[in-house]
Amino acid sequence: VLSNHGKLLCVIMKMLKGKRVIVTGASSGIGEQMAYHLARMGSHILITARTEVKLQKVSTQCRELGAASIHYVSGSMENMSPQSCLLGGLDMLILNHVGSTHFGYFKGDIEHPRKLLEINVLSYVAMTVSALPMLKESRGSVVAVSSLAGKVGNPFTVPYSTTKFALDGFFSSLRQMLIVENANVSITLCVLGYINTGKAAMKAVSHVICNKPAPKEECALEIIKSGALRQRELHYPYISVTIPLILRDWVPDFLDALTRNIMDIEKVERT
Ligand SMILES: NC(=O)C1=CN([C@@H]2O[C@H](COP(=O)(O)OP(=O)(O)OC[C@H]3O[C@@H](n4cnc5c(N)ncnc54)[C@H](OP(=O)(O)O)[C@@H]3O)[C@@H](O)[C@H]2O)C=CC1
Ligand SMILES: C[C@H](CCC(=O)NCC(=O)O)[C@H]1CC[C@H]2[C@@H]3C(=O)C[C@@H]4C[C@H](O)CC[C@]4(C)[C@H]3CC[C@]12C
Repeated sequence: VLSNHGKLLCVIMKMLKGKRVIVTGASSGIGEQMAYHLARMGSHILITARTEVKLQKVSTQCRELGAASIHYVSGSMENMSPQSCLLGGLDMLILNHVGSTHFGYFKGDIEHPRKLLEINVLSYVAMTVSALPMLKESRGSVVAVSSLAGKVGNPFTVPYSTTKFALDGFFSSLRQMLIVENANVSITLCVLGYINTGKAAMKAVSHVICNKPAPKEECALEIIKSGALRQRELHYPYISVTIPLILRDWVPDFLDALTRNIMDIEKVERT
């Protein structure tokens, strides 16, 4: 007898079987896991990233897991032509890639936020604009992967937060524009907390952030589910994302104090 969770998963799998899905930033981390979930669901998948050898390995694994088809486009999103990814129709666009950033105080290097805006924001806008005609035809979905850092300021992720806040501005406004246009395309903004991707960069911050990171596999599945169910936002992990959002709006001074407690600031200053 299936649990309600199991029944929902079956429904999601049927919704995505045979669907055409693009996942950006899928050579590692959360994006890689999303590709594997979609493969198990029997989707037609296109994945992007810069590192071709990693994309080839993920593609092989997706084929073995049951993808209806799998293709990849390698290259940096700073200068990727969206058209190279958009062939033959689209049902879901999952924008997930992210540029490297430093976890620490912002010291005024303006070139870093400039580059990060290109990678984390303007390429999301360009991909969305190019995909919209196909998504309007298929009544599809756009899923933008963001962060708690894109809803609540953080002292150690200033450039990164700048880009994630921008995603909220663009996709929340685009959602309203599509509603006014009666265009049946859903926009899902995924607000994520700390996720365990096992990368060196994540380990570099683990000694500073007090809470335990959530599993990338579950995170990836929740992102896919939120897009398939056409949710406006996903908050994952639910508690560690929703509580700071409530505090931000109702008790901002307490949130400031909390930030001091959930991050070992002295340790950051030494990184
Ligand atoms: N991990 C976490 O704790 C959290 C993550 N998130 C968000 O989740 C998403 C995925 O993060 P995560 O899995 O941790 O990241 P990873 O660093 O593990 O993966 C990032 C992906 O983006 C690709 N990428 C990086 N730079 C570029 C570029 N210039 N052009 C094209 N592709 C690029 C990488 O591949 P390649 O290097 O081969 O190009 C890789 O596939 C991001 O949007 C991130 O902001 C949000 C909150 C918390
Ligand atoms: C420091 C991480 C980025 C490392 C990086 O550049 N990786 C790419 C590479 O190495 O090539 C940050 C990536 C995600 C951040 C976390 C996040 O977004 C959720 C929380 C937001 C909150 O405001 C601060 C704590 C976070 C856990 C935040 C910490 C920094 C990242 C792990």
